Amino acid sequence: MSLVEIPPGTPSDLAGRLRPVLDGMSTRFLHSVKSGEEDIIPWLPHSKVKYYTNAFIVRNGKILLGYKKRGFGAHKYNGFGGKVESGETPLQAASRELEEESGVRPSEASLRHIGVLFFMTEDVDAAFHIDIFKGDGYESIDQDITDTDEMRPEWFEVEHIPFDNMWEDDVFWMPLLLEDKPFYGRVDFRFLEGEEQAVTVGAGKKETQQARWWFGEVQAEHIG
Ligand SMILES: COc1nc(N)nc2c1ncn2[C@H]1C[C@H](O)[C@@H](COP(=O)(O)OP(=O)(O)OP(=O)(O)O)O1
Repeated sequence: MSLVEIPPGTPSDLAGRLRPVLDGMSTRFLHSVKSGEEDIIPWLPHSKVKYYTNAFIVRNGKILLGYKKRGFGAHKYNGFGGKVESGETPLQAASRELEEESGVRPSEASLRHIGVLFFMTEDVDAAFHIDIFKGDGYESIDQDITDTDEMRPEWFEVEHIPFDNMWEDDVFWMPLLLEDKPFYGRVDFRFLEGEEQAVTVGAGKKETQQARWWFGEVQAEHIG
C-alpha cells in the first residue's frame, strides 16, 4: 500500500487513473490517496449505477455494527443500510434503513454524510455507489437497539473493530470515518478463474479474490 499526495491540479498518471471513479468530479479535492498495487489490472466498465447507503453510530468510544444474518454480505459485520428508494434523499434512506435494521432512529442533526464508496464487481454491469453516514446520537437515549430479521446490532470498542469479519475494504476507510475525515474510494472486485479457486461464502456467492482499489481523503475546504 502506498500513500500518494496529489498536488491540487496536477494531471498526474495517478489522478488520470482516478477519473473512471469520479465521473466528472475534479480530482483536485483529493488530499491524499491510498492505492492498491495491482495497477496493471484495468478498471472495470459499468453501464449503470445503483445507489445505497451505509450508516454508523459512534458514541462513547464505541461503534454500532450489525451482523448480517442473510442476503448480500451475510455473516459479515457492517453498518446499517440498503437501497435508496425512489423519491428519497440518501440521508432519508440512511435514516430509514438504520431504523429498520437496528431500531435506532437517528436525530436529523446527528447523521451526517462522511464518505462515498464506489464498488464494481466483475460480470456485474451495475456499479454500487454507497453514501456513508456517521452519527453520534439518536432521538431517545434509552431507545432499545433491536435485533431484526436482517441484522443483529452489536457495539464494539473502536479499538476492536472486527475487520477480519467485515468487507475487505473496510479496514482502509474506517479509520477516516472514526477521525471525522471525509473520504472517497473505489474498489473493483474480480473473481479468480477456475472453479477450484472459487470459494463459496455466505449466501452462496463466490468469494472475490483480487481487487483494484484506491481511497482518497477529501480536503476540508471542499466539504459541504
Ligand atoms: C463490497 O464491499 C462493500 N463494503 C461495504 N463496507 N459495504 C458494502 C459493500 N457492498 C455493499 N455494501 C453495503 C451497502 C449496503 O449498506 C449494504 C447492502 O444492503 P442490503 O443487502 O440491505 O441491500 P438490499 O437488500 O438490496 O437493500 P434493502 O435493504 O433496501 O432491501 O451493504
